[in-house]
Amino acid sequence: MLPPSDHPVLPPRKIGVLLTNLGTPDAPDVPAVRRYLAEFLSDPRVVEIPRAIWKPILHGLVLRTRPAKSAHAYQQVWTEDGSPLAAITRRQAQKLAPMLGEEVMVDWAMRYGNPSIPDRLAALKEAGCDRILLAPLYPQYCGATTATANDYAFLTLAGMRWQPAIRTLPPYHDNPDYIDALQRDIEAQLATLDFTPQRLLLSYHGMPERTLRKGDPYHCQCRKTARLLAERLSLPVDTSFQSRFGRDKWLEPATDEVLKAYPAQGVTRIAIAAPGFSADCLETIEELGIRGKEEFEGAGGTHFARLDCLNDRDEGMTMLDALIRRELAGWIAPA
Ligand SMILES: C=CC1=C(C)c2cc3[nH]c(cc4nc(cc5[nH]c(cc1n2)c(C)c5CCC(=O)O)C(CCC(=O)O)=C4C)c(C)c3C=C
Ligand SMILES: [Fe+2]
Ligand SMILES: [Fe+2]
Repeated sequence: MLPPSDHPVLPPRKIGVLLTNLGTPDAPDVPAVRRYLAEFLSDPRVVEIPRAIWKPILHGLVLRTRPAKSAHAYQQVWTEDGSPLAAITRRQAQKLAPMLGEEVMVDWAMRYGNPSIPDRLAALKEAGCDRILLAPLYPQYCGATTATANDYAFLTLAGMRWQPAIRTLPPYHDNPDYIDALQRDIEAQLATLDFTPQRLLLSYHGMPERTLRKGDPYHCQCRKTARLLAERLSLPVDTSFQSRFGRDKWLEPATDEVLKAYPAQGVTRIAIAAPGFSADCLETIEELGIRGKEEFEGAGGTHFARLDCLNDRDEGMTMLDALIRRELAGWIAPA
C-alpha cells in the first residue's frame, strides 16, 4: 500500500479539444514583435536553413530590422480585443464549446506566443481531460504550420508522467464540409458587393518552392482547394501565393505580381479571398486588404474587395463542429 500522497488523484474523465493557430505578438510594439519573431523564425520547421548559417542572419539582421516594420503593420490591424488572429481563435473556441456538448472542453493556443500550447495542454489535463484532440486550424497541411504545432504538443507530452490519449485533426483541404462552407460564405459576401468582379483571386500563404520538391503536400492541397471551389463558383478563379520572405524562390505566382499585372490584362474589378487562413490576421487584413489594394489600384485597378475568412461566423463554426465531431468518433456519442 502506497502512502496516500503517492496515489494519483483520479479526476472525472473529460475530452479536450485544443484549437491551435500560428501565433501573434502580445502587443503591436517593437519589443513584443521582436520576441514573437525570434520564437517563430527560430523554428527549424519554418526556416529550413542550417542553424549555423541562419542564426547569425536572424539575430544580426532580421531581428534588428523586421520588428519595426512588422510592428507598424500590426498597429494597423490591432483591435480592442487584441490581435485579430488571437481574438478570432478565442471566439472560435468559445462558440465551439456549447456546440460540442458538456463532456467536451474546448481551449485554444498559439504555436508561437500566448496562450502557449504547453500551458493550455497542461490546463486541459488538470481539468481532467484524459483524451485530447489537437486541432491545428490549417485546412492545407504544411510542415511549417500543422506539423510544428503537433510537434510542440508532443514535446509537451514527453514531459508528462501520465499522458492523455491524443488524436490530431487531419488537413481538410478537400473536405466537402470545408468546400461547402467556403462556397456559401464567398457567395454571400460577393452578393453584398456594389460591383461585379471579373475574377476571384484565391491567395494562400507562400512557402519556399524547395519544400514542394522535398515532398510537402501544401502546394498540391492549395491547388486542390482552389479547383474544388472554382468548380462551384460562377466567376473565374485564379490562385496565388503571398508573403514571400527571404531570397529563395517561393511558390508562384506571387499575389502582389498577379495584382499588379491584372489591369494590363483588362481585369480592373476583382475580389480576393484567403481560404488557407481560418481566421483573419495580419496577412489578410494588412497584406491583402491594405497593401494588395494599393498595388492593384496603383496599376490601374478600379474595384477591389477583400473577402473575410470564415472566422467565427456560422458557416465556419458549423464546419468546425462537423470536422471535429468526426475526429471524436468513439470518444463522444454521434450528434
Ligand atoms: C520563412 C518564413 C515564413 C514561412 C515559411 C511561413 C509560412 C506560413 N505562415 C502561415 C501563416 C501565417 N503567417 C503569419 C505571419 C508571418 N509569417 C512570416 C514568415 C513565414 N511564414 C512572418 C515573418 C510573419 C509575421 C509578420 C511579418 O513580419 O510579416 C501569420 C499572421 C500572424 C498574425 O499575427 O496575424 C499567419 C496566419 C502559413 C499558413 C504558412 C505556410 C503554409
Ligand atoms: Fe507566415
Ligand atoms: Fe506577410
